[in-house]
Amino acid sequence: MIIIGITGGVGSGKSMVLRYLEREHSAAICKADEVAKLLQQSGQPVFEAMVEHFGLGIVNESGELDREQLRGFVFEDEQEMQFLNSLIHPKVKEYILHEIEQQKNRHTKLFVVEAALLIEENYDAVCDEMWYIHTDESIRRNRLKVSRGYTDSQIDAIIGKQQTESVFRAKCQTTIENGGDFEETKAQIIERIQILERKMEK
Ligand SMILES: CC(C)(COP(=O)(O)OP(=O)(O)OC[C@H]1O[C@@H](n2cnc3c(N)ncnc32)[C@H](O)[C@@H]1O)[C@@H](O)C(=O)NCCC(=O)NCCS
Ligand SMILES: Nc1ncnc2c1ncn2[C@@H]1O[C@H](COP(=O)(O)OP(=O)(O)OP(=O)(O)O)[C@@H](O)[C@H]1O
Repeated sequence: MIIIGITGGVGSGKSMVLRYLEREHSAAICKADEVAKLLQQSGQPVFEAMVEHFGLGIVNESGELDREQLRGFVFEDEQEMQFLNSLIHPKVKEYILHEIEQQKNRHTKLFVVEAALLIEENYDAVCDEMWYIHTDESIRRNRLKVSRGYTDSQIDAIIGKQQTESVFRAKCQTTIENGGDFEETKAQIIERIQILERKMEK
C-alpha cells in the first residue's frame, strides 16, 4: 500500500485533491479534521475534557460542541491551542494508525491522509511521501472568503497557527501547485502517481 500525506495551509485545496484521489484513483482517504470532529462529539472523553477546561460556554443548545465558541478561545491564544492540540492530536493519530492497519489488511493500494498539521504531528514517519498543496495566500484568501465567508482576521489567526511556506516545502517531497484551474492540478497529480506506481512495482 502506498501512503500519501496531503498537507498545506488553510484553503490551499487539500480537500479538493483528496476528493479527486478518492474518485479517480480509488484511494482510501482519511481527513484528520473529520476524525477530530468524531472525537469531539458529546459523550466522547475528549468532549468531556474540553468542557471541563473551557467551560459550558463551548456547548451549544443541542448539547454538542459549539465550534465557533471554541475557535474564539484557541486561535487567538497559543497556550489554549496547545492544550486543545495535546488533547486531540494523539487520539487522532491513534485512530489513523488503526485505520492504516485495517486498510493494509484489505489490500488497499493507495491510502491518503490529509491535514494542515501533518508536519507538526510527524506523519512523515507514517507516510511514504508527503505532498504540499501550494496556493498563493492571496488566492486562498479570496477562495475562503467566497466559499466559507471567512474574514481577513479569521484567516490571519489560522495562518498564524500554521507552518510557513518554506517549512512546508522543506518537509514535503512533492509540491502540487493549485493556484490555477483544477485541471492543471490534476495533471500534476497524475504524473506523480504514475512515478510512485512505477517505484512501487520495482
Ligand atoms: C477550533 C475548532 C473547534 C474550530 O472549528 P471550525 O469548524 O470553526 O473550523 P475547522 O475545524 O474547519 O478549522 C478551520 C481551519 O483551521 C485550521 N486548523 C484547525 N485546527 C487547527 C490547529 N489545531 N492548528 C492549526 N490550524 C488548525 C485548518 O486549516 C482548518 O481547516 C477546530 O478547528 C478544532 O477543534 N481544532 C482542533 C482540532 C484539530 O487540530 N483539527 C485539525 C486537524 S487534526
Ligand atoms: N484549483 C481550484 N480552483 C478553484 N477553486 C478551488 C481550487 N482548489 C480549491 N478550490 C476551492 O477553494 C476552497 C478551499 O479548498 P479546500 O476546502 O479544498 O481547501 P483545504 O486546504 O482543504 O482547506 P482547510 O485547510 O480549511 O481544510 C474550496 O471552496 C474549493 O472549492
